Amino acid sequence: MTKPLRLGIAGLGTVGVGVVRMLRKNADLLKTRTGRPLVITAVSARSQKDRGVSLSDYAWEDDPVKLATRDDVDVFVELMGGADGPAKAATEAALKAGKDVVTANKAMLAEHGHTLANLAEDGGQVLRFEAAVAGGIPVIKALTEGLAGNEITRVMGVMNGSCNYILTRMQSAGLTYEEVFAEADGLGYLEADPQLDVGGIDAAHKLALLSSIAFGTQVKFDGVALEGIERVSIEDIRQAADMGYRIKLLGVAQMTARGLEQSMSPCLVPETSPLGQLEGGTNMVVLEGADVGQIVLRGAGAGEGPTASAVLSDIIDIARGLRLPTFGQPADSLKTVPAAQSTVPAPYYLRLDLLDKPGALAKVATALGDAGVSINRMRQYGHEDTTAPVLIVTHTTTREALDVALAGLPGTGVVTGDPVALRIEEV
Ligand SMILES: NC(=O)C1=CN([C@@H]2O[C@H](COP(=O)(O)OP(=O)(O)OC[C@H]3O[C@@H](n4cnc5c(N)ncnc54)[C@H](O)[C@@H]3O)[C@@H](O)[C@H]2O)C=CC1
Ligand SMILES: N[C@@H](CC=O)C(=O)O
Ligand code: NA
Repeated sequence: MTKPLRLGIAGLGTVGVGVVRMLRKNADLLKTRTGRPLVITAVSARSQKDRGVSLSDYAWEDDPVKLATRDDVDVFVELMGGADGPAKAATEAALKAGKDVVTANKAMLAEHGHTLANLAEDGGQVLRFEAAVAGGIPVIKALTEGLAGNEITRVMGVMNGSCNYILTRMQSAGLTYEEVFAEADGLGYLEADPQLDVGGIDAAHKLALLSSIAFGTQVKFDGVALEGIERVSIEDIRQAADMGYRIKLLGVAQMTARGLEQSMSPCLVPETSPLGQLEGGTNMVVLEGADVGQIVLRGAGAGEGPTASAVLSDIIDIARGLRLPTFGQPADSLKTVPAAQSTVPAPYYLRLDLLDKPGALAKVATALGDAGVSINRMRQYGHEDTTAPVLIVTHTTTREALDVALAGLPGTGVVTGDPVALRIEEV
């Protein structure tokens, strides 16, 4: 029997505890599949509170950096979270000390992935992150291994379980945002800072990581055109449903002659499409390759079991001796490309609050028309004191033209507040 692979785990929250449980539960199976025992030697967390799993067999370290550099640790498993701070310090320390690293930390990789991948590869270490994108769905493996022979043309999907849970539960159970938010928290879906979820940032981190592998580019998180779900109201969800659509926080990335287009924003998708039917904390990633065509991956994107499953898949690769570069090709071969705004034309859903006075609708129609945005449907559907909400669906237009139209609305003198503008994706 080959010698054991010794693991040091920092972070014993939802994911860390899940990894400990799975390693214990599946110890025999893992040994058979990898040909060597996978053993935890040391752990670290903020406190030594009871986590419902016995940790007495493992050494305890208060300091994750110390854990990461222990002589009896071969693989440092980073499950603390946070783009900087102890997660980054301990990951760097581990790589410098010659340890391989497995992490679920998309925030850290979206900000520092290129530097960390270079650090790992310069020293002959591996840095793997299957759990960081779409939790239990093996999407990193799909891109770096299964589809490695293809030119990837587009990456798309719903990559934040909390947002999908919130949007679908609000609709199906008629619950308020606050009630559903508390449920998502109870299921272990939310980030320590939930603004990362509802602000779309977490999903944008994931999209940026997928883009890097798909298009051979350095991770460019600040190139993602980003919008969260905070402004999506139950009213928008109902209006979209009336028209046969669902609202999803949708990511799309593609490479064009103008640069890398990445967007993460709430969009309307047909309710009968695979994306439209995606319920709860489930994720869906759609990968398009020039030769393979379209691949659709669907599964749990968050939670203890699914995320731990992905962490284990990386540990297993290391135990088996599979040493792939972090982003599917050597880090020093990843290109830098400019970020570009999508020019793909699409119809848009607009909701505006309009002063309820004669000629108001005509003024809005003129402002949109002046920007070259043509109206397909328009309806005033309610009343609140002196204002009334108005729903507009445009004909196909570009984001650029729409932005000009939106900028012209305050000048009409009849629009109050900021309009909601959502792209309609006929996926
Ligand atoms: N919860 C989920 O479903 C998913 C989480 N992730 C990622 O996995 C990572 C962990 O997430 P969760 O387990 O949900 O977080 P959590 O908040 O439940 O647990 C974090 C753990 O890290 C420990 N920790 C934090 N700072 C520390 C420090 N300075 N020193 C030592 N320990 C420290 C905490 O004590 C806690 O045990 C994050 O990067 C997250 O983005 C990725 C996919 C899914
Ligand atoms: N907060 C994230 C957890 C997984 O990455 C989500 O809700 O998807
Ligand atoms: Na994954």
